[in-house]
Amino acid sequence: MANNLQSKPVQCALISVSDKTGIVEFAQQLQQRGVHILSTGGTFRLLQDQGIQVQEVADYTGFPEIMSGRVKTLHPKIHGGILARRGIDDETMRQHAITAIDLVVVNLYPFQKTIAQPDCDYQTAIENIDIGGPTMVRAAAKNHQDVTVVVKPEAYSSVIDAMDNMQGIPFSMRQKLALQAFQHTSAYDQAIANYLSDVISTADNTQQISDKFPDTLCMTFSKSFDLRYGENPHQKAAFYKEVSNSRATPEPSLATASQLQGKALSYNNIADADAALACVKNFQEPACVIVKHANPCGVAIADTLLEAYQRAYTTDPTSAFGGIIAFNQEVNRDVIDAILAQQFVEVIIAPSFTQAATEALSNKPNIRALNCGMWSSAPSPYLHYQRVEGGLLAQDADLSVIAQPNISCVTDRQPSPQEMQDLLFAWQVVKYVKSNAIVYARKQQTIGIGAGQMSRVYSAKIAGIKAADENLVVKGSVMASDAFFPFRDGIDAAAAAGITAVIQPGGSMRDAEVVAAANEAGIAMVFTGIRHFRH
Ligand SMILES: NC(=O)c1ncn([C@@H]2O[C@H](COP(=O)(O)O)[C@@H](O)[C@H]2O)c1NC=O
Repeated sequence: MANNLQSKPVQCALISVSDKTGIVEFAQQLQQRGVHILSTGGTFRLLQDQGIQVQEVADYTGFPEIMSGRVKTLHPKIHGGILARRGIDDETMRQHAITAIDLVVVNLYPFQKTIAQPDCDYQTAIENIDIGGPTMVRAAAKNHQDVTVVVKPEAYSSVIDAMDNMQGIPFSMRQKLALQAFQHTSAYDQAIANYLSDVISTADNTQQISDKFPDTLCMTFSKSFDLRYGENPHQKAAFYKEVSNSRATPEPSLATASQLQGKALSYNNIADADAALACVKNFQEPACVIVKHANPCGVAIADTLLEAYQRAYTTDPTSAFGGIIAFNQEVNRDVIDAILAQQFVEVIIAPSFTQAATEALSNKPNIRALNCGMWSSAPSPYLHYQRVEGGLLAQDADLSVIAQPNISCVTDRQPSPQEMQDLLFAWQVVKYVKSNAIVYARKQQTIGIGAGQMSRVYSAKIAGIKAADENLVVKGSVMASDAFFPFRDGIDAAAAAGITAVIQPGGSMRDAEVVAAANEAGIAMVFTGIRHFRH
C-alpha cells in the first residue's frame, strides 16, 4: 500500500478526445515535461498540426483504425499498457513490446448531445455510442494504483500542477479521478439505456406495466448546486437535475429555470416553487398561484395577471407573507409593483418578465426571480418518485384533467353555469393541495383552503375559518374535495358555511347519505370518478 500512496510520474500519455477543448495546450505542457504522447486519428492530426510530437495509436500497435473508427484503440498493446500491474506484469510487457501508459486522457463521443438534436435519427444515435473510449477509461480507472485517468478538460491544469509540484500524480488524486471516471461511464451507459427504452416505448403503445417499471431502476442526476441547508438548518442538502434522456427539450421546471436575481435558492424555495409552478401550469387564462409550505394559499384566474394576483392574494394575505408566487404569463411592471407594495415574497416564478418588471424587481435585490420559459399545453407523462426508507415508490404523475362532459350530477339540482365554471376551477386547484384537501372557490378565485388534515371534515372547517378570518364571504361559493366524503358531516359543514355546489370523486359506501345531505341543503353536487390524493 505504501507504494500506492506515492506520486506516479507520467512518461507516456494516451490522448483520444471528442471534446477537444484545451487539449492542444495540455498536450504542449505534457510535451514540455518530456511525456511521450500516443493519440487516435482526429486527435492525432490536430496535435500534429499544432507542431506537437505525437505517435499515432495505429503506428504504435501496428494495426490500422478500421470500420470507420469503430475499432481504433481496442488492442492488447493499448489495454496491456493501461492495465499492466507495475512490478508484476513487467516481463509480459517486455515480451509483447508493450509500453506502460501512465495517463489516459479520453472523453467520449457526445451521445447525449447527439440525441438531443431534434433531427437525430436512430443510426446516428447508435454510431455515437462510444466503445473504445469507455473501455480505456474503465481500464485506467481500475488501474489507478499506477495510472491517472482524465475524462474532463477541467482537470488538465491540476494534472500539470501535480507533475510540477508533487513529482507526479499523488494517489489521492488518481483515486478521485478514477471515481469521476466511473461516474462518467456509468452516466453515459445510463443515457444510452434510457434512450433505447424511450425508443422502444414510443414505438410500442401496447406497453406493459413491467416496461414502465423496470426490474432495476437506474436514474442519473447531476448536481446543479449545493444548498445552504435542507428542509431544516441541521440537514445538509444539494439540488440535482435530471440528466435529460429523451430526445425532446425538457419541460420548463425548477431544474431548467434561470434565476434573474435574488438570494440563493433554498431547499424549501425549490420545493414550494415546484408546487406553485405545477399548479399554475394548469390554467390557460391569466393565473396566479401563491404557495406556502407546498400548499396553495391563494389561486385565481382573471382577465389580467395583475387582477389574478390581487385576487389570489386576497384569499389569505396572512399565509401569503413570505410565499412563493407563480404566474403562467409574462410578468409586467404593474404586477411587480403590486406585489412589492403589499407583501414580502421569497420567490417569483414566471415564463418571462418584461424589461420594466426586472428593473422594478432590482430595487429589491433579495427577491429570487426565476424565468422558466413557456411550457407546452399538454405535458408529456412522467413518473413521480417518493423515497421511503430502504426503497422508492414510483407512480405515474397525476396529470389527469377532467372536463365537464366527464362529470355526472348526482343531486336533484344541477349546477348553474357559473357554479360549473367554479367547480372546474376548484377541481384544478384541489389537485395541488395536500390531503385531505378542501377548496372553497367563487368566481374563479379561492375563498378558503383546508389542507393536510387527517380528517376531511376538519379541512372543510378550516377552509371556512380561513375565509371568515380574511372577511371573505363563503355564501355562494363552491367546494372541491380531493376524495370522497365518507360521511355526510363534511357536506353539512359546507352547507352551514353557505356552499351551493360540490365537486368530488364519489365512490363512498355512504354516497347515498352524502347525496341526501346535499339535496336537503339544495346543494348541486357532481362526481368526477377521479381522486386526487397528494401527500
Ligand atoms: N473504437 C475505438 O477503439 C475507440 N477508441 C477511442 N475512441 C473514441 O474516439 C474519440 C476520439 O477520436 P479521434 O481522436 O479520432 O477524434 C474519443 O471520443 C474516444 O473515446 C473510439 N471510438 C469508439 O468506440
